Amino acid sequence: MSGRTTALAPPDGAEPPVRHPDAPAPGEVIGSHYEHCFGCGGGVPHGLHLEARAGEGVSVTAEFRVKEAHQGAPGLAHGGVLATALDETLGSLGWLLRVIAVTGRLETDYVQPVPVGTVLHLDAAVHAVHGRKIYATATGRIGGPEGPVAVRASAVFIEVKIDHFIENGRPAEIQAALADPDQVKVARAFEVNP
Ligand SMILES: CCCCCCCCCCCCCCCC(=O)SCCNC(=O)CCNC(=O)[C@H](O)C(C)(C)COP(=O)(O)OP(=O)(O)OC[C@H]1O[C@@H](n2cnc3c(N)ncnc32)[C@H](O)[C@@H]1OP(=O)(O)O
Repeated sequence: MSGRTTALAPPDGAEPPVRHPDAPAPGEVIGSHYEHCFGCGGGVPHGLHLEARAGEGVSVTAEFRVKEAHQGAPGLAHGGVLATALDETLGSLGWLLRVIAVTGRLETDYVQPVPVGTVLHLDAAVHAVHGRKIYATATGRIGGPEGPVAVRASAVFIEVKIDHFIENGRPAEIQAALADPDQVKVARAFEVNP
């Protein structure tokens, strides 16, 4: 038994993902999608500051150094923080498809405890797309990119339009984001079919 729910398995008729022609080249750093994002933003002191790089096909790699502020048990990373690292890495796959997508479902397996000070080596890939649904998995390893698996996740992301944020976000932050040319540039880069 795999332990996966059917909702995480691509349905019949799902297609392989297609890397967008304007996707960042393999090895290229994928910038933060929002300065104040807890996962990737540079403006969040206790954030994860996760920096993802484009991989081959529709895949990415990323690194996250676990800090004191990320503890759950003494000296160990909080499981929710590790889920965030997986979620953020999965979220950056949107840059390769050039779509804006949000997490619909995220299932996380915790395989080994992750001590403070550890660098978590993450990789993620999209396996299938069905309509607005994007099926992807991610893995976090310790001791190096080929080290033992500490955490892994399966996810379904759902494609949304920019209106998703404009209609649901707190007005103060939305207005500030819309007034920031760099933020608008990021949003436009994703929205290929506005
Ligand atoms: C100005 C500002 C610019 C900003 C520019 C920044 C852009 C870059 C931002 C990137 C950010 C990334 C950051 C990290 C990733 C997060 O952490 S994202 C944050 C966490 N996620 C959320 O907040 C999402 C909350 N949920 C929702 O808003 C809604 O439930 C959703 C996911 C949009 C779906 O609602 P909906 O659009 O009404 O979808 P709906 O029509 O019901 O369903 C569509 C399909 O999806 C399936 N589906 C829906 N929900 C689920 C689910 N939970 N599980 C499985 N399948 C589902 C449905 O079954 C349906 O399938 P089909 O019938 O087509 O086969």
